Amino acid sequence: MAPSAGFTASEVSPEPAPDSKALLEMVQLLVTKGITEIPQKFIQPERSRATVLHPPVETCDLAQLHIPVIDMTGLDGENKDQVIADIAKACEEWGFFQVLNHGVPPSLMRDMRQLSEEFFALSPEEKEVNKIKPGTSVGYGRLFETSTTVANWVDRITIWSYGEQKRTEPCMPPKPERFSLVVAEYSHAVVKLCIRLMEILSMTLGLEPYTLGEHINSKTVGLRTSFNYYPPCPQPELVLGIMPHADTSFITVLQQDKTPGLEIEEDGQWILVPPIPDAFVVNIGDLLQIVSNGRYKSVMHRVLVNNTVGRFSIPNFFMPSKETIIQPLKELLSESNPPLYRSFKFAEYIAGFYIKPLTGRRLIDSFLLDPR
Ligand SMILES: O=C(O)CCC(=O)C(=O)O
Ligand SMILES: [Fe+2]
Repeated sequence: MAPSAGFTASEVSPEPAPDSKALLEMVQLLVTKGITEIPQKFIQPERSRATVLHPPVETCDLAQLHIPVIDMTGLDGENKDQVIADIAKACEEWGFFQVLNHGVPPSLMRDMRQLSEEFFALSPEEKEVNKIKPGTSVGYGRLFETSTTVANWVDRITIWSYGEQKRTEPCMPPKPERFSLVVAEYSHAVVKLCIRLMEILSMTLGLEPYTLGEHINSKTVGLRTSFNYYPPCPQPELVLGIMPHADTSFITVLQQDKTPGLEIEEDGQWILVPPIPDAFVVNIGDLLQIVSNGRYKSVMHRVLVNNTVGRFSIPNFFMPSKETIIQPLKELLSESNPPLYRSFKFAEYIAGFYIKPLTGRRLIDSFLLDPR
């Protein structure tokens, strides 16, 4: 199992930062060389491969959707209670839902998508200006991988787009020139959405709207934004874009493009999260699973690729500061619902990746009070 993808990789990469040889193996470069057979290190063992690949462009039939779609305008109308109940159900049963009319302007989302394309169209030298530096948690390069894991078919740049770490280690690429301006506008809008979702999620738990925001201290939160690019793959059935993982965030707000690829695990089955224009995919991260004392699930997900169309996605990981204490909300605990997880500083969670990065066990389970 791969480490989870929120803070994770760059913040806590258990291996030294990638060297120039690793950068030569960026997927995009392999594809440009016109390879027809993929290098061994990308080949998944048979048991991990997908049995069904999605056609590169899927028309999304809303009636067929499994994962709930929430129109957030409903939160301002007379159906508010029903919408809140729908979100609660989505968090309990799926750990994933999609939101429409979420307040982030579609034109800004399109600008970010365009920015990704422009970044990945730069020459290797221009992209490498921002390669991950030893001891830092952000930049361009291969993440989530050690010499013993199978490599993911994805290229990625991760930045701090909001909060204290944006000021101390922003890692904004100098090109495209408008990068930091667009990211600043987008991250403000996404953080605003996350803070609103905190209020809504507090209500779905039967609590006062400010409860979750207070617990993770909204004033010190940060946002990590990744730009993922999954180039077309000559042998898509042998690889994964990203291996199964759960996110270390509080919540993740993901912008995917029109090419399907994201799947979530439900009762041992992999279920597609179909692309919906202008929607965000919201998923519960490990930290909210802990804070909700296991009521809301941080669900495993993975990404498939195809052989004709590149896929871009932009996950935004909503994070507390390293000093924030994470623990099950006391308001939710009772004799019949005792705490499942111990209390810890978020910094300790991150450090877990350095100690036993790839034991095959989920990091979240090591914070159980009664480990199974
Ligand atoms: O590309 C996607 O749709 C999902 C990416 C993801 O799960 C991650 O970066 O953590
Ligand atoms: Fe993820």
